[in-house]
Amino acid sequence: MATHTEQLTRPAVRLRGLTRSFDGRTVLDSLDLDLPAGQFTALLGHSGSGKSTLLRAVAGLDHEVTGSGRLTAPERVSVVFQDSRLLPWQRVLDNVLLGLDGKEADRKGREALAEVGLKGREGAWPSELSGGEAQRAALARSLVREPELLLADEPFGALDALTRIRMHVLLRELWERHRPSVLLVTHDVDEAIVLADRVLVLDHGRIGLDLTIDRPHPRSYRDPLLGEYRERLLAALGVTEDHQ
Ligand SMILES: Nc1ncnc2c1ncn2[C@@H]1O[C@H](COP(=O)(O)OP(=O)(O)OP(=O)(O)O)[C@@H](O)[C@H]1O
Repeated sequence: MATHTEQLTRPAVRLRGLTRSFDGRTVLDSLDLDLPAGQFTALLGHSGSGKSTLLRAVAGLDHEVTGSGRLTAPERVSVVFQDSRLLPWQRVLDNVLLGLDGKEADRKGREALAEVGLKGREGAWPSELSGGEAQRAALARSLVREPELLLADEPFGALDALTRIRMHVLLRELWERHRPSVLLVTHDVDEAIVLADRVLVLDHGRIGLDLTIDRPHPRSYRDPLLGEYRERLLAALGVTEDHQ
C-alpha cells in the first residue's frame, strides 16, 4: 500500500492555464492548479472571485473553460454543495445509493450512513432531516462512491456555528479514514486553517497565495500558533485589522 508521502507525489489534478470569462469579464486568468493525491486543500477568496467557477472546472462540469492538464476521472469525483441536493421523493438510503444497486451497494450505503452518524435514519425522508443531518447524508452519498477527489463548495455555509464545528470534525475524520484529495471552497478563514493542510487564495483569477498549514490535527481554533497563518491569509485577502 502506498504511504501518505508516496501518495502525495501523484497528482490528482494538474491544470495549466485555466481561463474562463463571462460576458467578456475574465474570472479565471491562466490559472495553474496542482492537487496532489490525498491532500486536503482549502480554497479561499472573496465573494465573486471565482471559487465556484474553479471548482466546476476541476469537477469537469464546465465545458467552456480552456486550459490543459490532468483531471481526475469523472467517476472518481464527488461534489458536495452548500445545500444537500437530496431528492425529496427518495428516502435517505435511496438518496445515498442513487444510481447504484445490488446487495453490496446497499451494504456500503448503510455503512456510509453509519459513518456519518445517521445509522437508523436510512428510511427517513429528506424533509425529516435537520440541515446538518442532510449534509451528513450528502457526505455519505459522496463516500459510498469512494471518490479519489472530493470537491466541496461551502458545504457548511448554511449551518449554525455549533453544527459547523461538528461537521468539521466529521469531515476531517472521514478524510483521515479514506484519504481522498479534497478541495474545500470556503469564505471562512478559520474553517480553512482548522481543516486543511494547504490553503490557496484565489485573487484576480489566479492563485495568489499557496500556504501549507504545518500544525498537527485535530486543531483548535484557539491554537495561538494558527494565528500567524490567519494573519497571512487575511492579509492576502486584503483584510486589515481595521476591518475585523
Ligand atoms: N454562469 C454564469 N454566467 C455569468 N456569470 C457568471 C456565471 N457563473 C459565474 N459568473 C460570474 O463569475 C464570477 C465568479 O463567480 P463564482 O460563483 O465563481 O464566485 P465565488 O468566488 O464562488 O463567489 P461566492 O463566494 O459569492 O460564492 C462572478 O462575478 C459571477 O457573477
